[in-house]
Amino acid sequence: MTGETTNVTGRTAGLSNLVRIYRAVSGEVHALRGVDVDFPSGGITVIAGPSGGGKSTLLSILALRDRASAGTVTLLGADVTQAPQSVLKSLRRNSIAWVPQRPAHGLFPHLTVIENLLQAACIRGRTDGLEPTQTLELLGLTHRADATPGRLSGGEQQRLAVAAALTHAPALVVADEPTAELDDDNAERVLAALATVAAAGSTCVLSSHDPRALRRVPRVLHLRHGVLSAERSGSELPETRRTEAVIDSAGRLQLSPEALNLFPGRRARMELIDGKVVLEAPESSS
Ligand SMILES: Nc1ncnc2c1ncn2[C@@H]1O[C@H](COP(=O)(O)OP(=O)(O)OP(=O)(O)O)[C@@H](O)[C@H]1O
Repeated sequence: MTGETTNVTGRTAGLSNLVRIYRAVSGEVHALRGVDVDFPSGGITVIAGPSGGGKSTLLSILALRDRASAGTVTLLGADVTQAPQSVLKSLRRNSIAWVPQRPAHGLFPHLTVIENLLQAACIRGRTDGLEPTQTLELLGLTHRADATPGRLSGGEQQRLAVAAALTHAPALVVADEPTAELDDDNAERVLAALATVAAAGSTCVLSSHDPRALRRVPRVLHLRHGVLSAERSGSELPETRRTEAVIDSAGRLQLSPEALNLFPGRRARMELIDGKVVLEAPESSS
């Protein structure tokens, strides 16, 4: 690892009073409403929270792919909020690994898996990250080394995107839902790979509502309606309680009194995620 991954402040990146307002046809969307957070060097942070809470927006600004409407972004000890595009481009190339939500977007479709890794390192002119073969092993992709991304499953593409991010010892790894498409074994591989690069000095920030990531990563921050709530460690997360509920032929589900208390307005927003149904109170009634 290079000395770049640490700096005198002991933090790789920081966001201060960060605001992001999107201008949409229907009006303004306040996606981030004054977020303050530091990302210590060599740490892993999960940004959790409901859909639409602002996770992707925060990660995009942190990875210097989008600019804030107000507030300050600090990277490697420098204020980069107003940095010119050329500086941002250079930082993105040399210091940041970005793992997008749709991993195919960051891969070279005409190159094989191993060539993708070599190319990722070559573009950055860096060979101080993990060896490509080591990275493939870490992420369980050795047997797919000669396949092109189009021949990989969604989960394999996701792991390849993480592998490509790890080949050049970046100061900052920013990953949007990196375990979303993965079964338990492969989610564990990705989380273990991120832990390995963090142990070697890279700072990892990922968004997730995946309980597997929330349980494994010690630092979890919750982002809801663009506001970061109190920090909790993964081990402090409440136990997931499973109970059986009956669904009648019309699709009606009877909740326990305890669960019903979470829906004071008696309306719920429903999400289907990876074959699971998540119910939460809509914003107006929470
Ligand atoms: N380009 C855009 N233009 C207008 N509104 C946007 C844009 N991108 C995001 N938003 C809005 O900003 C808010 C935050 O969105 P964001 O994608 O950051 O949330 P998220 O927590 O990542 O959600 P998910 O978990 O569903 O990906 C949402 O209300 C979203 O509709």
